[in-house]
Amino acid sequence: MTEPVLELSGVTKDFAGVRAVDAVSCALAAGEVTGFIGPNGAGKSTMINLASGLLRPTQGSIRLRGANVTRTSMARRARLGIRRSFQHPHLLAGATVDSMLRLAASAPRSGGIRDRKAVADRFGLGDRLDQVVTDLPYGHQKLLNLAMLWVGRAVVVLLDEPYAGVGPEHRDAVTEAIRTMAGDGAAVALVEHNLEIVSSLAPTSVVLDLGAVIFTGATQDALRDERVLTAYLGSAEETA
Ligand SMILES: Nc1ncnc2c1ncn2[C@@H]1O[C@H](COP(=O)(O)OP(=O)(O)OP(=O)(O)O)[C@@H](O)[C@H]1O
Repeated sequence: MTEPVLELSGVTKDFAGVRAVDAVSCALAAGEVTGFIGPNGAGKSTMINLASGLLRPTQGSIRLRGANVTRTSMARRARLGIRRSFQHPHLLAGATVDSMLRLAASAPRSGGIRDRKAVADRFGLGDRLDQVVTDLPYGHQKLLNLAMLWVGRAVVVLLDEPYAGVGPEHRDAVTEAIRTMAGDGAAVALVEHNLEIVSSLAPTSVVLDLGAVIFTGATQDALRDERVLTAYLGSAEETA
């Protein structure tokens, strides 16, 4: 891996009696998509919440290009270029695509902003700038969510199930958007249940089970790893 941009070291998160994330260490590199996979309840969303600053870890540290951001707020991390999407897009009712992009570009960012029209064109929204966001098909709302991350020049992009709820007609555009972000140098974390999608986008993956990392390495190898198969299916032998 090239020099990591974002590094989690021994990160643990406890919620009253539940260890959602258990001593996770992993790294994201510039220009690469890293898959985060694992069965339901494995800790993937909590990991994104910790990396983005929505939650603070119980233990462990998070570094952005070597600087400790473990206790840094989500707003400050966003200014530093750590941007995230949620499973459901956070859009303002009544706003247009262009006004949402303007809003996303207006917050102070260390890396400056991209041209809104150019971003909209790259994310399949070029002819929808004046459309009210709540009138958009859900797939376009998710694409707008990604475009809003990108217009502010994200350094790290944390994507929590960007394909969830997206119909087949918009899936290729989501894939293209993710490739664009990594191709332009972002370190991308992709939480996704569809393993075919993960293996097409992410050369390496981190597999979580019950909050702990059970595999880190080539995504193709993860799909053949006995511990991973057991975590998903209960018994590796069933898949033989
Ligand atoms: N705010 C919370 N309070 C208590 N427990 C929580 C909280 N958030 C998550 N958990 C628990 O932490 C564990 C990990 O949850 P998380 O949502 O991170 O998993 P996930 O891998 O994203 O699951 P899914 O694929 O179903 O979205 C689960 O047992 C969940 O119930």
